[in-house]
Amino acid sequence: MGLAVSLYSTVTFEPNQSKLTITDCPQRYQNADNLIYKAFVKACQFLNQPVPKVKISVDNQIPMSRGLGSSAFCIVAGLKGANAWFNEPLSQTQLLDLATEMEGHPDNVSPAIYGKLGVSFIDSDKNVQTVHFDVSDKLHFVAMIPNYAVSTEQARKILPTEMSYKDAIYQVSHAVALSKALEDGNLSLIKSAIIDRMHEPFRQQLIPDYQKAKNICENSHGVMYISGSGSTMMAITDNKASAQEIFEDIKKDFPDWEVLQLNVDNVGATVEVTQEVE
Ligand SMILES: Nc1ncnc2c1ncn2[C@@H]1O[C@H](COP(=O)(O)OP(=O)(O)OP(=O)(O)O)[C@@H](O)[C@H]1O
Ligand SMILES: N[C@@H](CCO)C(=O)O
Repeated sequence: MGLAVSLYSTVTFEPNQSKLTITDCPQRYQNADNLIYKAFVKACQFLNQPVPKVKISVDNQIPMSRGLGSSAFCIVAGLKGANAWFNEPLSQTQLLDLATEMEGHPDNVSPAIYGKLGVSFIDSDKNVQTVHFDVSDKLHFVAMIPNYAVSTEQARKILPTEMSYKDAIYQVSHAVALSKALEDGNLSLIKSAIIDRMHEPFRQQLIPDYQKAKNICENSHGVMYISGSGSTMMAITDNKASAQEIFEDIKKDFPDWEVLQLNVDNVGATVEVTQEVE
């Protein structure tokens, strides 16, 4: 499951004199290994088109390795950039397939492409299946982004390799009920359905401030979950005043954290063409 929230980065693709120029991102990503460029190249190759000389500028608002899908953003941006360059030959489904192949799973790339709450899986024919839920606009989200990263690799390693039948039943029923609770904006159902046995009990060890942040959210009648593989924790409330209270309390106790009040995005990544490529 993945939820698209209103946190946006913008990538600009322009014709260039030399093979590749990348600006406005850390020096170590200003080369052909940049994930946005790799996705751009992947789409060109899929379309049997020569890779154009391109200048890529990044206005990045999505912090890296914080569980907010920064790698999914890069992949979707690169694929959609190339698709726009060649006048949109790829369907959303083809974009999803290519993005899933690059990210390794559809959880984050589906909401990045389609917006909303996406529930996705890879079926027995290796096709990506994804369905979407409209999330109630009664719900408010507060992203609490620690000033430390959690590597996805480490967050995967800390998980057990097996789960009991009892926990699997618990988890499946809770996940399905959670989708409906988010659609209905039913906070009391969200509170019980979101209690997870699959990753939070293990991954919270990697986030030293997990319990303190959770207490702050619960004191203001909110509920909290670990976003992606962490370190970001996301609060959900059903009123603006609670969201504001959580925002202020987290800011007070963790002045070095980035705290953002967000909504659900219902649209996914968008493209604006400002210059036709000849
Ligand atoms: N602005 C960027 N420019 C270039 N590469 C980036 C950028 N943002 C993210 N990346 C790439 O994505 C990687 C981070 O992916 P990772 O899966 O560790 O974190 P995440 O996607 O933020 O977290 P999660 O998958 O839990 O939501 C970076 O190591 C880098 O390769
Ligand atoms: N769903 C993934 C997100 C990280 O990409 C995980 O929790 O491992």
